[in-house]
Parts: sequence; C-alpha cells; structure tokens
Amino acid sequence: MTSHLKYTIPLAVLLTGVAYPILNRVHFYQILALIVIAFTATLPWDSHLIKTGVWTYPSEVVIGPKWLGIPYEELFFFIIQTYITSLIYILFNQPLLHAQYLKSQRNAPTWINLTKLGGGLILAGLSALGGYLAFGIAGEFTYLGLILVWACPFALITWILAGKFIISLPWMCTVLPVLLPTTYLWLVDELALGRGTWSIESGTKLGRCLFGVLEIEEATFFLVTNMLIVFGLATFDQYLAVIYSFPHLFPEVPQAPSPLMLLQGRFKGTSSYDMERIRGIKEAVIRLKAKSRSFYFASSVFTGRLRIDLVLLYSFCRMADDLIDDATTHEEMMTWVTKLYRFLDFYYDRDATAGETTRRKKVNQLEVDKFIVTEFPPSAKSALKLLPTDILPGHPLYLLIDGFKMDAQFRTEKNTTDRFPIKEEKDLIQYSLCVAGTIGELCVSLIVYHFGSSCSPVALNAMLDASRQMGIALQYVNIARDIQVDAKIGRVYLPMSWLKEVDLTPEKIIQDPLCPETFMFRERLLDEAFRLWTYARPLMNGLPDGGRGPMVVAVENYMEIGRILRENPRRVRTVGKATVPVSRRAWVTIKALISA
Ligand SMILES: CC(C)=CCC/C(C)=C/CC/C(C)=C/CC/C(C)=C/[C@@H]1[C@@H](COP(=O)(O)OP(=O)(O)O)[C@]1(C)CC/C=C(\C)CC/C=C(\C)CCC=C(C)C
Repeated sequence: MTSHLKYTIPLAVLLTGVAYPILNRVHFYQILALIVIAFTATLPWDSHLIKTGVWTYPSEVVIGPKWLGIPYEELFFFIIQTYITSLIYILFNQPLLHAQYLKSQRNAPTWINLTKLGGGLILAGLSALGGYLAFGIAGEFTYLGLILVWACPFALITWILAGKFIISLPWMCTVLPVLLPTTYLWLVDELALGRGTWSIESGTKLGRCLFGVLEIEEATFFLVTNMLIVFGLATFDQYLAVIYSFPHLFPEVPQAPSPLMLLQGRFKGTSSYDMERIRGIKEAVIRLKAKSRSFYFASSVFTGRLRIDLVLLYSFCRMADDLIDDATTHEEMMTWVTKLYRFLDFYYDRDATAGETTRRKKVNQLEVDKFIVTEFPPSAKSALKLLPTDILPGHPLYLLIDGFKMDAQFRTEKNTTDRFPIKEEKDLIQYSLCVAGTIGELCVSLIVYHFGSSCSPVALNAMLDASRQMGIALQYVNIARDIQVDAKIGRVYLPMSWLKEVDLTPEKIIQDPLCPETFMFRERLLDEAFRLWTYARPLMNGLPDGGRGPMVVAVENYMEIGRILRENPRRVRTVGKATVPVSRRAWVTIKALISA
C-alpha cells in the first residue's frame, strides 16, 4: 500500500486537479466503463497467475485482505492504472475534434489500410506466440506467454474496431498517453520490486531485466495494459464521433449518449457516413486554427455536437467576412453581400421592415447546392453547405451580412463622408451589434438548442439580450486592438463625433494611425467594452450546463486581449504575434471553467 500512497495516488490526484476543469459526464462514463472492463478482464488472469505460483507477494510486505488470492493493493492497482492512463489520454485528446478523423473510415489511403493490416497481423501473431510460450514451451517463458495470450486478443479486437481511427489520430494523442504512464510505472515498479513488494517466481520468467531490476515481463505488462486502455478509449471516441458528426443518423443526441447509442454508432455502416460533411468539418477546423487563436483555443473545451456546430458557424462567419475583406472594389464587395443574402433566402423568409425572419418549410437542397457551386469560390463551399440553418435563427444571420455591408462602404470610390459609415457612437453600436452581437445571439441559440430545453422564455430573452451586449463588448476589444491595422486598409471604426472632439478626422487617422489620440480612443473603447462585460458576464451564469463553462472560456479569452492592451497602453498589434501568450490563455481558461 505504501507504493500506492507514495507513487500512484499522488499522481492520480495531481492529474485529477489538472484535468478537473475539462472533465464532463461523458469522460466520467468513459473512465468508469474502462475501469469495469479492465477490472473484470484482469481479475481471473491475475488470480490464475497467483494460484499457479507465477506471482507471489511476500507476506511481510502485503498486508490486509485478499480476493481470489489477489491482495487488495493489487486490485486497487487495476483501477488506479486505468484511471491515470485515461486522464492522460483525455488531456492529450481534448484539443482534438475527433469528427475530422472519421475521414479514414471510407476510401482510406493505402498507408492507413496497410498499417491497420500490419498491426492486426502483429497482434494476431503475438496472441498465438503468447499461447505457444505459455502452454507449449512453458517454463521460463510462462509469464511472458501468459501476458501476451491474455492482452493481445483484447488489443486485436479494439484494433479491428477502431484501428483506422487510431492510426489517423496525431501520435501525440495515442503514443504519448501509452508511453508516459508506462515509463512512470516502469520507474515505480523498479523501486517497488527493488524493495520486494511483489515478485515473479524464478522458473516462470526469463530472468532478464529491461534495466535495473525491472523484469522484461513486468515492463511488457505495463506497456500492453496501457495500450489496451488507450485503444479502448479511442474506440469509445470513434463511436462518439460518429454519433456527434451525423445528424442524419442521430437526429437527437443527449448530453451523455447511452451505451445503446454507442452500440448503434458501432453498427452504422460506413457507407451511411456523410463523408462530405467530415471533409467540411475538417476544413472548418483548419480555418478556425489558421484565423483565430482565441476561438481555436476556446473550442477545445466544448464537447459533442455543440462543438461541431460552433466550429461550422465560425467557418461560415469567417469565410463571409473574408470574401468581403479580400474584395478589391466596392462593387465586388456588394456582389458578395447580395449573394450571401440570396444564400440565406433559400432557408429563411425575411421581412426586413418588421425585422422578422421565419424558417422556410421546404428547402430545395439541389438548388442551393447549384447556387453555391456556381456563385461562390470552391473554398467557400463547405462553410456554406454545412451552416446549421435548421438550428440557427435567421434574423441574426441577415444582420451579420448587414454589418458586412457597412464594411463595404469603406471601399466606396466616392471621396465623400459616406466613405466612413461610423459617424456617431450609435453607428458604432449598430455596427458592433451586427457583426458581433449577432454572433453572441447565434452562440446562445446553439447552446440552448443542444443543452437547454428547460430554459424559460423570460430567462432566454434576458440571455439573448446579454449575449448581444457581450458581442458588442468583444467587438470593441477587436476594434481597440486593430485601430492601426484597420487604418492601413482605410477603415476607421472610431466614431467621427469622437474624432471631432479633438479636431481629428478619419483621413487624419489613416495618415497617422500612431498619433497619441488613437491610444486615448483605445482606452475609451476598452472602458466601454468592460462596462458592457460587467453587465453581461453575470447573465452567462444562466446558460445551460455543458455550454456555460466553455462559452465563458471563449469570452474570457477574448476579453483577455483587452486586459493586455490596458496593461500595455502603447502596444500595437504585430502580424503573426499572439496578443495573449499561451500560458496566460491556459490560466484564463482554468479560472473561467472554475468560476462557471
Ligand atoms: C469556440 C468557438 C469556435 C466559437 C465561435 C464563435 C464564433 C462563431 C465567432 C465568429 C467570428 C467571426 C469570424 C465573425 C465575423 C465578424 C467578426 C470579425 C466578429 C469579431 C470576432 C473576431 O473574430 P476573429 O476571427 O477576427 O478573431 P481574432 O480577433 O482574429 O482572434 C468578433 C470580435 C466577434 C466575436 C463575438 C462573439 C464570439 C460573441 C460573444 C458573445 C457570446 C459568446 C454570448 C455570451 C452569452 C451571454 C449570455 C452573455
């Protein structure tokens, strides 16, 4: 027991503390299921080892009761090892959106098929070799044989079920969660064996050590059991990814899918997978990773289908914003604006004067697809096709395009004051409401759809209002950070009325974006942003479980940009350099998850 108190329990406690902020109900069930499987699979095997005298425990070292001849300390080891390795796997895998790795399920590249075949043959071969060593040759090969013949068939089953998925995952997410706990347990075992906690009887072992007094058999045992745990967790993740990725196969997904649903995920043939959707999800993740450090980082704490829908929403917003930003003339910008409105018209009926939008009952998807292919560049296709219009309200989407239309005004050829649409503070509020308040509303709609069936209409309205204000706050931070960058492309979002107060004009800001007044206006924008944040932040506590913590992370990571700007009043954005360092983001994330 002392080795547990000294080595395994402290590590488990430490890992629990580190992983606690991201752990959710699904992780809990995953770990529990793995522990039950590991325990039941190891129990008869271990008991056999002890009965046949392969393993002994010196009575002066092992105290307390036994079950089926196995000391409680050893039984506890099955649990704690599974727990430790599972937490390490979860920590490495949380940043990944597993859905994108389903791409290898159909028409996988040859190297994946060959690796799966090779791995399967190796595991089958090791299983057979294990049987031969344990029961054929026996003697000093007994223990090694028993390890192989017991563990390799289990590993083979998971490999058959999820081999391609496991191979597609980055090695950091599979190899490291095997190697890290294995190395740790090797070192612990070296110390425990050295002190005679347990021992393998001579005559049933090879008598060779990997290093020090760590027997080859013990080293193999830790390696293969950690492999089994990681393969088992990856198999769960593959079926969860199927459930989360395909609304046409699983229209409703609870916060924690049931074992029956997981089984259904297993038995849905890959021919029913929508591979175009998987490619689109992958493209959306690539876009998010390339364009926004804040939201990419925050996306990793979301889970399930909500995470996929948010990434798809981001991809649509970013793609639309880029189409407008990259256009070279006002006319081109307006063409994109018109096409984006027409795209939305396929799904929604907008009454612009009443400010109301209703979802169309029937959508001719073939017509939409044709429109997308003929009117938009190929890079925009997946972002348009996968926008979850069946969940998102139409009104904020139209308002978002209204906001982009205001951006187009900056490009008007006419050299008149029309070129600068932000004349008064109310224009700045309206602009920010369009491009960011809408995003807040869309995010809340997604969270409530996925997790908040019990939300009352009054509570929902209060949250929607707060979400618009929070969006405006984030947009002010964005404008404050980018005053100089925007001025370079001829955009001045500072209200002309503010500029007038100090005898400035938008043209003068464009000529000299580093003049002292811009830093003064930056402070003013940030003050307003934090005022709005102070109002809206407490209302986020009303968001449903499952969406609340991660959304607070997203908001706080963005507001942290504002805090850093306040700490460094003369700091100017440099291209390619993160405003918020990774360590500070991590700390903000932990604080946000704990406070929510
Ligand atoms: C976690 C995750 C993937 C979230 C996705 C959020 C999302 C859909 C963002 C869309 C971003 C986007 C490209 C919008 C187009 C218009 C625009 C440029 C808006 C500015 C965003 C900055 O994005 P950008 O890619 O430029 O990021 P970088 O600065 O380059 O890092 C905005 C500043 C708007 C962002 C606004 C929000 C995310 C809304 C915030 C409000 C809530 C989340 C609601 C809170 C709820 C309550 C109840 C208060």
